Amino acid sequence: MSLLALNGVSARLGPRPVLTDVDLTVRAGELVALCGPNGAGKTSVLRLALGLIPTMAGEARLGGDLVGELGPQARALRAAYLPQERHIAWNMPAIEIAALGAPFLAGPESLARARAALDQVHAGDLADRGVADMSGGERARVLLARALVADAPLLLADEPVAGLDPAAQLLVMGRLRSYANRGRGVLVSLHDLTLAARHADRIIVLDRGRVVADAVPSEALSDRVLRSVFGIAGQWLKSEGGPTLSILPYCE
Ligand SMILES: Nc1ncnc2c1ncn2[C@@H]1O[C@H](COP(=O)(O)OP(=O)(O)OP(=O)(O)O)[C@@H](O)[C@H]1O
Repeated sequence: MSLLALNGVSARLGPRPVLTDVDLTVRAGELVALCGPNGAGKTSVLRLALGLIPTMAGEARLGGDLVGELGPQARALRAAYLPQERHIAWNMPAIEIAALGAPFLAGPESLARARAALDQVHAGDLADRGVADMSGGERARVLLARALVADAPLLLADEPVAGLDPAAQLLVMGRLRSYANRGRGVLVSLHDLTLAARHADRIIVLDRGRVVADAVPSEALSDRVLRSVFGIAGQWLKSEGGPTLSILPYCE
């Protein structure tokens, strides 16, 4: 059974169609990257998967059930969400923010899990600091910890590496990889195609609300897709860790 399945899904935001006939699945053990230019519909896919945007056609299933028929708590138990927006209204200590990921656990247990998750993203030393007094990258790691604390079968992460330094980007991708390796599923939107190519089992490419590729990285990011969707050229290089994508400027 898929942790997430969108079948022929279309959606609108206001007057604008944002997704058209989207098919997509995420299974246990998979790290799937969602790539596409600005405005392609990546955030809309993640929000629709959580029932935050209604489907106009097709169906969205979370853990086998129609998402629209699940209450908020049932959705939260099936999927954790790391939104692109990193605003936190209250200046609470990082450990308390991270613990919010597991409101269903007793206080000491959720704090213990929060501490472990902060350690996992190398933010243990930030545990007692207010999140408003942190850099953007530090806060991003605290919010990732909050999503990891939920330990849901599926993790939906929207641009989790934006604004992070290179080592932190690799750390975050490594954590997402481990999460999937523990039999969970991860759907992560990424602009960095090289990172997506290196870490994802599959890449789904969206263009103007439609899926134009869904395959292993070297097939999904073909010359044609790189040029026609992203307006760039790339070269797949052989390396010890498998094929590596090198992005080149594309001149017509
Ligand atoms: N609240 C809204 N009302 C109307 N249209 C919206 C709204 N939010 C987003 N859109 C439009 O929906 C389309 C898809 O947006 P979405 O945020 O899903 O794209 P994205 O691929 O995540 O983009 P980015 O890479 O820039 O974050 C865009 O054309 C955008 O202008």
